[in-house]
Amino acid sequence: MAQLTVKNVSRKVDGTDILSSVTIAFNHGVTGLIGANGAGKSSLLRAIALLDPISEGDVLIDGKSILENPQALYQQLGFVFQHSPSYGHLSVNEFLHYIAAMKGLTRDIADSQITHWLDKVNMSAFRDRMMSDCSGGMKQRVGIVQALLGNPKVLLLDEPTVALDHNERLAFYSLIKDISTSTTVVIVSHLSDDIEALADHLVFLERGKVTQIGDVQSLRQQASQALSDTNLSISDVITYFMSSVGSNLSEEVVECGA
Ligand SMILES: Nc1ncnc2c1ncn2[C@@H]1O[C@H](COP(=O)(O)OP(=O)(O)OP(=O)(O)O)[C@@H](O)[C@H]1O
Repeated sequence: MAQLTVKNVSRKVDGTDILSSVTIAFNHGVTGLIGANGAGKSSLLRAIALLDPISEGDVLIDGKSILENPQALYQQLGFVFQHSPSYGHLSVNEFLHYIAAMKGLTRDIADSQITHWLDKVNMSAFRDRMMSDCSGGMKQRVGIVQALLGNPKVLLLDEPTVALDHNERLAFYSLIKDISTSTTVVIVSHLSDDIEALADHLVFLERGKVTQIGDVQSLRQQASQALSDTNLSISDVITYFMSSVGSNLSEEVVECGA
């Protein structure tokens, strides 16, 4: 299992702090990034993937800085974006081969992985369909497949289920749970169902800073004690930590899933 470490990462745009000294060690399982609109969740995922420049800090996979070897990043990291890929002039198959080539996969390996993952997301029948003719949900499933090509060590998911119908969402949960036994997964989602189904750990962000961090079970216990209610849903737990002031973090306590 890969260790993803975000170390003192800050991002400033036009003098405004979008991320402030964010330090998190993601060790295993699925971590949900939680925060209000504009808290910096997508910015953090984009910083990890080097899609946006960071002002300070470093991101390490298994102790190696990705800033020092950005090329290796593309083979180690998969990203499911909030907005599904367009590439309307390519078929699903052509688009996925294009991504596989960028990740350095040989044609044969790409072919077998594309077959495998398209089957897992119920898209085998649409392999030759033009991307422009795919529905939003189909494009999102293709977006999931492109992220999984090359069997990344780290998988970043930004609102990955918004266009999925009920059954596809359940299939997605099962797929990600399987993958998370060998892959470090970070998910941003406003849907508490996604967090309930997938997250083992939660990280709360507020105005670009980490305010709370912990495994779901202990955060639920903490909220239950504070609210004297033993039947809290994940949505209640999220509401509690998003509205409670202060932080459970000492300067250095930032391990997630240790
Ligand atoms: N390139 C940019 N230039 C200026 N401001 C930016 C840029 N990218 C992000 N921001 C700002 O940084 C803050 C965090 O944005 P971000 O999209 O990361 O939040 P988020 O937590 O993902 O929000 P949401 O839940 O609405 O998707 C916001 O105030 C946003 O306006």
